[in-house]
Amino acid sequence: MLPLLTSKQIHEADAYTITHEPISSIDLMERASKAFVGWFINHFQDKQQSIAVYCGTGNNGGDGLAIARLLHEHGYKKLQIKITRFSEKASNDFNTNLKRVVKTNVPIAEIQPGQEPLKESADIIIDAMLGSGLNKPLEGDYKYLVDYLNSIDKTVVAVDIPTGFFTDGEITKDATVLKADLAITFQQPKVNFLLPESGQYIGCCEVVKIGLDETFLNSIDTPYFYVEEKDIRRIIKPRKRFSNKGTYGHALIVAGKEKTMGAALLCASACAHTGAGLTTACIPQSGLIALNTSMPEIMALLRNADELPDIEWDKFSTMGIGPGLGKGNSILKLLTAIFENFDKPVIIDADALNVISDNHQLVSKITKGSILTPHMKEFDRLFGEHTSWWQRLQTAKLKAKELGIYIILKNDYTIVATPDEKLYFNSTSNAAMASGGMGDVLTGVITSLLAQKYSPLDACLLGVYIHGKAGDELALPSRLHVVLPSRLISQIPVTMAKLKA
Ligand SMILES: NC(=O)C1=CN([C@@H]2O[C@H](COP(=O)(O)OP(=O)(O)OC[C@H]3O[C@@H](n4cnc5c(N)ncnc54)[C@H](O)[C@@H]3O)[C@@H](O)[C@H]2O)[C@@H](O)CC1
Ligand SMILES: Nc1ncnc2c1ncn2[C@@H]1O[C@H](COP(=O)(O)OP(=O)(O)O)[C@@H](O)[C@H]1O
Ligand SMILES: [K+]
Repeated sequence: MLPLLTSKQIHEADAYTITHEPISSIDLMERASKAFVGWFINHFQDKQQSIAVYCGTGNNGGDGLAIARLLHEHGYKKLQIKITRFSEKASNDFNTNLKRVVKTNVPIAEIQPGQEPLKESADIIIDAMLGSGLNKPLEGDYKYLVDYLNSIDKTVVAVDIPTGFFTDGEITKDATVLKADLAITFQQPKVNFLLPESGQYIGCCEVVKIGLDETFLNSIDTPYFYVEEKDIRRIIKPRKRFSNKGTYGHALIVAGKEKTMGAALLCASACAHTGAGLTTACIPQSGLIALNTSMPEIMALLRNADELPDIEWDKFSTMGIGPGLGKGNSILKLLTAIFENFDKPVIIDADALNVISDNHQLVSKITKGSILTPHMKEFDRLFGEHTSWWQRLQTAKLKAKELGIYIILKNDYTIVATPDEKLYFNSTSNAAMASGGMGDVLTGVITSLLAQKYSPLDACLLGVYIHGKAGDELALPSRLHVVLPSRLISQIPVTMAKLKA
C-alpha cells in the first residue's frame, strides 16, 4: 500500500532522505532531474523540436535548470530557458544549477515583474516554475504569464506538479493552473491528481521514483493510500484442493424488475464468475425465463410486487442488493426486512441506495461492516450535495466511521472509505468502462468475494481492483473505445488467475 502524502509531508521526506541517506540536496535534485529526463527523452525523441524551459527561482526552477542542462547533453539543440524573476529570493540549489547551465550556452532570458510575457514560439514548454512549494493561488505576474501560456495551446510537460496546482485540499473552480498535457511527478502520485477535478489541468501523469527513503515514507501518518498490484496479490486466495461449492459461500442477489432485469443478470453473472459457490437471484417472476436462459448456473428466488419474498435467512452468506431493483413501497419493506432479519454485512447499490436516501431513517439500520457502492450522484443523494471531490472524500471518511460501514465511491480512481478513517485509491480501470451496467458488475464481484469469506475491507479492495483490471486487460492492449459489462464478466476468471500466478 503506497501512503499518499501531502506536499508538506513530501518536503519532510525530502529532508529526511537528505539527512539519512545521506545525500546533498543538490544531488537529490540532480537525481530527480535525471529521472524526469529519462522519461522525457523516451517519449519526445525528436531532438529538432524547440523546447522552452520555464523556471521559477525555487527548487522546482532548480530542477528546470538541471533538466535543460541534461537535455542539452542528450543532444536537444533547440533549447531556451526562461526564468521568472518574480521574487528576489532564489534557492541555493537554483543558484548552483544556474551556474552549471550557464556553461552550456543554452540561451537564458529573464522575465521581470510587470513585464509582458515574451512571445512563445517553442513546440514544447517544460513547466518548472512552481511545484510543491505553492502556498497561495496564482495572482499577479504568475497568473498573467500562465493565462498567456494557456492561451497559446502548446504541448506542456510539467516538472513534478503543474504551476498553480495544489496537490491536496480543495481545488477551486476558478484556479489558474498551467495546463499540462503530461505531468512527470516525483516519487508518488499526489492525492489531487486522482480526483476528477484534475482532469482539466493534467492530461496524464507519470510517476518517476527519486529514491526518497521508503521506510520513512511508510511511517508517515496519512489517511490516503494507493493500492498496487502487490497488495492485491497478498489478498487474493487460491482455490483449495478438496474444496467444494459449500466452501465458497452462497450469495443472494436482490435485483431487477421488469424493465431492468439486465442489471440483475449482470450482477448475478459477475457474482458467479468471481467464484461464489452458489448464486441465487431474487428477481420478479417476469425475469425468470431470462435468468434461466442466460445463466443456467444461477438459482431463482421469485419476488412478487406486493408481498415479501420468503427468504431463508440462514441459507445465505451475504446479499448484493439494488441493481435495477426499482424503488417504491415494496422495496422499502424488503430492505427493512433484510436489515431486521439478516445480521451479516451486505452490499448496497443503485436503487437500494436511492431508497435509503428517500427514507433516511434506514441509514442507521445498515448492518455494521456492510458495503455501499455509490457513484457520485448516489453519494450526494445519500449524504448531501458536495461541490468538490475533496469534500466528498472527507464526508466518506466521516460517514464510514460514524456508521461502521465501507463506502466505495465509484470514479476513475475508485475510492474505498473504511470505518477506521482510511481512504484507499484504486489504481485500475479506464474510460472504456464508462458504460451502463458496469456498476452492476462491480456489485456482483464484491458480493461474491464477501460470500467467499473475504473480510469487507479485502472484498472492497480486491473487488474494485479486479473489476478495473479486467477492464484494463480488455481495453488497453487494443485501445478499445468501449468495453461492455458482459464481456468484462467473462474476463474476470482470467484476471483472477493472473493475479494468483
Ligand atoms: N530537495 C528537495 O526538496 C527536492 C525538491 N524538488 C523540487 O522542488 C520543488 C519544491 O521546491 P520549493 O519548495 O523550493 O518550492 P517551489 O519551487 O514550488 O516554489 C518556490 C517558492 O515560490 C513561492 N510561491 C509559492 N506559491 C507562490 C505563488 N502562488 N506565487 C508566487 N510565488 C509563490 C514560495 O515562496 C515557494 O517556496 C518540488 O516540486 C520539486 O520540483 C526535487 O528537486 C526533489 C528534491
Ligand atoms: N472513466 C472511467 N474510468 C474508470 N472507470 C470507470 C469510468 N467510468 C466508469 N468506470 C467504472 O465503471 C463503474 C460504473 O458504475 P455505475 O456508474 O454505477 O454504472 P451503472 O449504474 O451503469 O452500473 C464504476 O465501477 C466505475 O469505477
Ligand atoms: K511545475
